[in-house]
Amino acid sequence: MKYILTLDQGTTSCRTIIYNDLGKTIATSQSEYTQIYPQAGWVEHNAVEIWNTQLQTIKEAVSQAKISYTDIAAIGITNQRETTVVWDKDTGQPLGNAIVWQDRRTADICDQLKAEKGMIDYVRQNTGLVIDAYFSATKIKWILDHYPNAHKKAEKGELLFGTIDTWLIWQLTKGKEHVTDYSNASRTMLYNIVKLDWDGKMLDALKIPKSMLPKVKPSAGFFGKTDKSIFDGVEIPITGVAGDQQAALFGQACFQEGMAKNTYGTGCFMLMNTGNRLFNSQSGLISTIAWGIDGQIEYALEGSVFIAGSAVKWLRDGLKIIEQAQDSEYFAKKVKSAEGVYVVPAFAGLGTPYWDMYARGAIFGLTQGTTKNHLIRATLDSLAYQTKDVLMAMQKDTHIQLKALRVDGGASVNNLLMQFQSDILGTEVQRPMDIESTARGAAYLAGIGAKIWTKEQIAELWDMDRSFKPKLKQHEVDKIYKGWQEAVKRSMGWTKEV
Ligand SMILES: Nc1ncnc2c1ncn2[C@@H]1O[C@H](COP(=O)(O)OP(=O)(O)O)[C@@H](O)[C@H]1O
Ligand SMILES: O=P(O)(O)OC[C@H](O)CO
Repeated sequence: MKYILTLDQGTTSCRTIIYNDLGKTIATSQSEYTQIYPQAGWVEHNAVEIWNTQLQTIKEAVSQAKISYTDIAAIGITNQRETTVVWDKDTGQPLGNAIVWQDRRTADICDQLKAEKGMIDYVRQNTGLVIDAYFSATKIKWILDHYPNAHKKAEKGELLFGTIDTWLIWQLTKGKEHVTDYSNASRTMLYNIVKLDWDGKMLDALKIPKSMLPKVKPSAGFFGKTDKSIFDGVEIPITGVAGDQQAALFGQACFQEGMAKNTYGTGCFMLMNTGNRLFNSQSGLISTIAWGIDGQIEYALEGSVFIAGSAVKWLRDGLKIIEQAQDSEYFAKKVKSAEGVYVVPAFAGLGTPYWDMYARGAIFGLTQGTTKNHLIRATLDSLAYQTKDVLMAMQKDTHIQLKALRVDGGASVNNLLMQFQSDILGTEVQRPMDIESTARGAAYLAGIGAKIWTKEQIAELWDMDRSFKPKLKQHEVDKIYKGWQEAVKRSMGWTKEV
């Protein structure tokens, strides 16, 4: 039997999952790592800690699976996207902490870019994105602007940039490979998703030398092999790489145009496969490369919600009104509804469809009768409302009426949330047996890259756990959703005004 080892490097934890060649999960290991918040709106990770934590989960998973490194046919990597690491090519040392996708420190660089004539349209048409601090480009600029001699060193080819996939491959190959895949490259705001090359105009605008950037490869194929010193002398090929949301789309077998998935993790990310069509969204969605396989690129339309499961984490760690994330369902069930309370978790601004870097979190509709249960319920509701905002934008752009939404990610186990999601969307919500679609997608890509599976075989492996059908009446949905829209409006622009 052949095994595929998958690294899922998420925003809050590192995971390693091992699959056999029938697609069955054999072992899972997960470990959280440090979230660094140096000041309001800043979010950092220590890239060295990420690598060490990831490596520890690999070793744990292999020992749990009772296999040896020689049994592993291929490695797949999937990762939190956009998070930016810049390191010294010779020493391998990062210049400083990685700047995480949620970090808002480059809002002013974005404003300057937006002010350049024609730039907003240029960015949308060529990178598929909107100008926002979310993406890697302005984070790289910030690093080059703030570390001593960084611009000079970068121009001399002494510095390298990578998203986390690139950083992990660099570590696994002991500095032999500086590579990424199409899906990750398309999140940098530096990659031209039409011409399939780094975009000279964007690099010039931000003064980023091309020599810092990794080589871009198809998502399934050979990325390099692990250095002998890491896994007891065994060299394992890395044959699949994709950003976590694109990997989840793949893991959910959304292979046909118009199929969509929504992942409820730290954030919420809905992606719709648009095949070879590249949408120029007028509704605040972004276009991105879903994957590139066998010389063929497929695109996706994406709605990115920055805070979803992490709002539940805030109930646990910030407010301390629940002990574990799953308690949220227990307390939320104690009330019929949020009874007019709305939590807008704009802790890191708002993404799709609002793109407001200055919005901040707010709670509306409090009365003397409001209890912690209402707050918890309203927080869960906010995941569903944000998803509706995204789906409405998607339907406006594509005129595609979804038959069903496939869901996955940590918070998708919450049945109350999934039922409310279906109610508020008026659409069936389908949860697969395995909600780890992200890791599964990376395993599938690695399996294709290692010629273990075909896409057709993968589509047959998708298996449903539970389907949620809408129960709430339309007029009730309209009423409560109107309240949400009003609440969002009032939380926008907050840090600009106050
Ligand atoms: N039962 C639950 N109800 C609501 N949220 C949950 C539940 N279980 C986990 N979560 C949330 O899901 C997130 C973890 O999901 P995961 O897919 O592991 O995220 P990521 O890959 O972004 O690290 C956490 O933010 C957590 O608060
Ligand atoms: O770490 P996750 O799973 O919340 O995903 C983060 C996204 O990739 C950010 O774009």
